[in-house]
Amino acid sequence: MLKVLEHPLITHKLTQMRKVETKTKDFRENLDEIGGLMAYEITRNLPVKEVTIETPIQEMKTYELEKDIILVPILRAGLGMVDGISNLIPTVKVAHVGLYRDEETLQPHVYFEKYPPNIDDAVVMIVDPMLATGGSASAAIDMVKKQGAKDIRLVCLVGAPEGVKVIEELHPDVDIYLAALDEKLNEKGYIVPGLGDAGDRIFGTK
Ligand SMILES: O=c1ccn([C@@H]2O[C@H](COP(=O)(O)O)[C@@H](O)[C@H]2O)c(=O)[nH]1
Ligand SMILES: O=P(O)(O)OP(=O)(O)O
Ligand SMILES: [Mg+2]
Repeated sequence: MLKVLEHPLITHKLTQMRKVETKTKDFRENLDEIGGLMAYEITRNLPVKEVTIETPIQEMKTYELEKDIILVPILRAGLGMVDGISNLIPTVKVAHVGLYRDEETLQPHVYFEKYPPNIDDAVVMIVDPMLATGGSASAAIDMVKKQGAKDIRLVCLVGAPEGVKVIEELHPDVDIYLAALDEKLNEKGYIVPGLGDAGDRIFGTK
């Protein structure tokens, strides 16, 4: 399932991020805020369990989140989405998957991975601002599946049709959430019109 979260606030903030003149501080702040806005929608169908509690007035039956929620940012750029999303989810745990994309072959290379326990029974949200060829996201999904993850959602800001197709073909069980679906990839594997290299813009490395 592909869901493009169209909302005027998300679109406005993404427009600020896309502008070439937007500097690191504003880029990060907008990314953080979009993460928070997207979190509301992507958590809409989280499983809940019935619990009995005492209010100051009387006992009542109500609901709490049933499962652990594990955020998996794809380093580096995915780190920019962690605070905005985790601020909204009280019990979130954070795994890390380090991947860089070879500039020539566009193939992803793994350099780090660390997971909390019980990933097999958790709702796993993989986050990366950019879904380009789909190689990085697909590798990250393979990695969490190897750890036993079953309920997996992929949350990106900007996606290319090429990347969406790859995930839909290789991982039809994974729901994809985007803030925008752009036109295409260019010859260097960058999303067009996109916003450039998200990692470099977040961390000021170019
Ligand atoms: O326009 C772009 C395209 C890609 N990135 C970075 O690359 C990976 C995703 O690329 P895949 O080809 O889908 O593996 C992503 O982690 C971004 O960090 C980018 O920043 N901008
Ligand atoms: O996917 P990359 O190579 O652009 O990695 P980073 O997010 O570290 O810029
Ligand atoms: Mg990068």
